[in-house]
Amino acid sequence: MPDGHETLLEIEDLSVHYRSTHGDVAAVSGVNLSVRRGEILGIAGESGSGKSTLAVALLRLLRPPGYIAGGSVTFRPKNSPEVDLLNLDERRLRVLRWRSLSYLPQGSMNSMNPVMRVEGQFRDVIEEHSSLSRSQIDAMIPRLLGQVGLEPSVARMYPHELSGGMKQRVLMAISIALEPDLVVADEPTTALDVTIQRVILQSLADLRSAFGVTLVVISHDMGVHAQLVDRVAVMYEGAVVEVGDVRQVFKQPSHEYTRSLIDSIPKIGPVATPAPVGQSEAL
Ligand SMILES: Nc1ncnc2c1ncn2[C@@H]1O[C@H](COP(=O)(O)OP(=O)(O)OP(=O)(O)O)[C@@H](O)[C@H]1O
Repeated sequence: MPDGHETLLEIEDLSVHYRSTHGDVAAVSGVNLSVRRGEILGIAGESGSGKSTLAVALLRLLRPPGYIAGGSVTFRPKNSPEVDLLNLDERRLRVLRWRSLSYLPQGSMNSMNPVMRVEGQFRDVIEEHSSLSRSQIDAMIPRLLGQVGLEPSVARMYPHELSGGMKQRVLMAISIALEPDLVVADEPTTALDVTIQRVILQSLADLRSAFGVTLVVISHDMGVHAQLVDRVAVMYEGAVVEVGDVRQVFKQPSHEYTRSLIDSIPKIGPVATPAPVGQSEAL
């Protein structure tokens, strides 16, 4: 790469529309965006700006009435040739899911199977997408839980015994179980209280340091981006209006809309932007 960064995912001229009785609505319009291997890229923008539509489209999880109106998404997983995700057949896509591409949808905490212990939820995903044996999987679970700051005993618990923050951390541990190249997390801290949000952000930062996983983190909250990401892309009415190093974007936003998002972060005392989460902050 000319700029010294390896591109893991390249979104080119991506447009996504929703069909409606009043005509088609453009939710994503001509988006160009690269995700560099090993980085944490934030996608910011207010509700309705197209963040989730962009995520589900590039992960090939878009459902009708949504459809891809144009563009390409080139993905370069480790140890395999590059693919255009938008043209990949279902069989090859299935091979990539969890092993190369993981997704934590918005509100996923509420979609855990309520009658299955945490260990069962790990087994379900890992057995389906790898050739690991039951005993190999069971041996992995305590280590994966530890990676997100949870005790091994959590494996025997049911979702109703976990707090929202613990559920989110279990899902994060499952998402990296097969060491994917890319994890896309949609609003991973929304609906959690502020102290728990910081724990989740710390766990995400730790996953990147421990596994070198590339993260795309979608959040309407610029405070999340200030604390976690390396670069941030700002979406407005379906378009990416600005992308850059997060410190630079906060210091000198080039778009008025970005400035209004930054100004909407609640300020406590004289501190204008939250401090980044550390590598191994005590929680
Ligand atoms: N199933 C759907 N049918 C029709 N229009 C949709 C559908 N889903 C989303 N949209 C429209 O697409 C646009 C982008 O929505 P999207 O959910 O991607 O935004 P967002 O930035 O992720 O917001 P939020 O965080 O609130 O989900 C909005 O105008 C929305 O109304």
